Amino acid sequence: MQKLFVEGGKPLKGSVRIGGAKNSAVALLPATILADSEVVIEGLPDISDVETLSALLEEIGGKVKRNGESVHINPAQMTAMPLPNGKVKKLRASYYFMGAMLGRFKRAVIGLPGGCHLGPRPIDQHIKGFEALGATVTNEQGAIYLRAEKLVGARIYLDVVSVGATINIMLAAVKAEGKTVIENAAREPEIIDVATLLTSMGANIKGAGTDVIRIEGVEKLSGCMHTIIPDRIEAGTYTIMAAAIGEDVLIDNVIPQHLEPLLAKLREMGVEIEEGEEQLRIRSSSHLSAVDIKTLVHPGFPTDLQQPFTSLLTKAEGTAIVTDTIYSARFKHIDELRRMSAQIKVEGASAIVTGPTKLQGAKVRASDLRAGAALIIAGLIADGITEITGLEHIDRGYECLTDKLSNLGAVIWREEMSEQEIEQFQS
Ligand SMILES: CC(=O)N[C@H]1[C@@H](OP(=O)(O)OP(=O)(O)OC[C@H]2O[C@@H](n3ccc(=O)[nH]c3=O)[C@H](O)[C@@H]2O)O[C@H](CO)[C@@H](O)[C@@H]1O
Ligand SMILES: C=C(OP(=O)(O)O)C(=O)O
Repeated sequence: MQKLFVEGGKPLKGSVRIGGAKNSAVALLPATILADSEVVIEGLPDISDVETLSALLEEIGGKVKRNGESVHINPAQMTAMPLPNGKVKKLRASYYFMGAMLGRFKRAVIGLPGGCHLGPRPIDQHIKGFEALGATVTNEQGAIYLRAEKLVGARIYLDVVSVGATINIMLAAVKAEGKTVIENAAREPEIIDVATLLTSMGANIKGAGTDVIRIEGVEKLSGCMHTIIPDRIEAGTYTIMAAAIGEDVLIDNVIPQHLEPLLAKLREMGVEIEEGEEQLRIRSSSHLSAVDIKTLVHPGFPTDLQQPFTSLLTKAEGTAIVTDTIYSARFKHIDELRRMSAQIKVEGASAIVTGPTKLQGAKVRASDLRAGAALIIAGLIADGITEITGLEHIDRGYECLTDKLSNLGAVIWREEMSEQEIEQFQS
């Protein structure tokens, strides 16, 4: 087990290349279950969520071969092997095995998913969708059992806009008989990416990226080649780092339109941003103004960037209100930022940040993936050295983070934890 050290105050300069989108990757891999021959996905990020999902695909009989950024998955020999325990509990996205296995085998047993603890993460809308398509769904001792004689297309209205439910229902519906309509669907770029893969496999999907998705079921889905979209949250994280302490940073392999709500807020704060076709150039400003943010469903400000953005706000002049309407308890990073001298209080679903404050390096713990990103940003701007534990969360979603930041001029390194430290960490 390792910990991370960041020595603050070193300006970032140079360029950083963004990897494939984690939140696409974690759905694309389970989607391959639906094909009858090899699927090749190009550009998958080198993160532990991808490793875990690849291992789960192997557990059910898939052949997975990784050649650098390209992953070959042969699903031909997969079976409806029950996955009630084990790796499925390590991440949230294992729930996509429900939709994909139900779509292919008409049955699945999947343990309730893990993932970041952001408050309750119900899956009632996923289940509502599976049931509408004809499945019987039961929860038996912490695992979800799904069975169907056959799946028949249906009209499904989502009571809450959910990325996970939208994708899971698409996965279950692409091979159902007849037409499925998902209303009040989520519109995230990752949903379009999954629909693009499924379409290349032979599915008939219209409207992905809007709030009504229409799917005409097909009998057979085949192998294909797909290139994943760049990770807008990784890109957003480096953009915020550059806004916090960047002399001149080029973010490469990004779709700037995916980051509009973030870029608009950064410009309001006084950050200089140039947008290219696939690049962003960021220069920080010595004076940043406080701005309020409210996370919303896409295309609003993404909840995944709320935590990193909060660290930046400690540098801004004035009072900022950060409200998370998607996960109202996504504030575990705040106590840790306070340890670093940030002036932040949490009231209900909002954090109120008063700045500017000169952060001080401290020993802190990442409670979840984006909390980890928030603490690294805090460490980059703080005086002295920040020591961060809980790297297993960060490694779920940021590839080669220390290398990428070192290349930009940050002083950042990892060290093994002693046995005593591991004991303390786990107690
Ligand atoms: C809309 C939104 O911003 N979604 C984000 C959310 O997706 P994630 O897939 O985690 O969450 P969903 O989009 O599925 O859920 C959005 C909201 O709906 C609720 N919900 C969801 C499913 C369900 O069956 N019942 C239910 O009540 C959730 O608790 C949450 O409050 O976190 C991901 C990882 O952090 C981000 O990549 C997504 O962009
Ligand atoms: C919370 C996240 O991941 P997950 O939903 O996979 O836990 C995230 O990507 O910010």
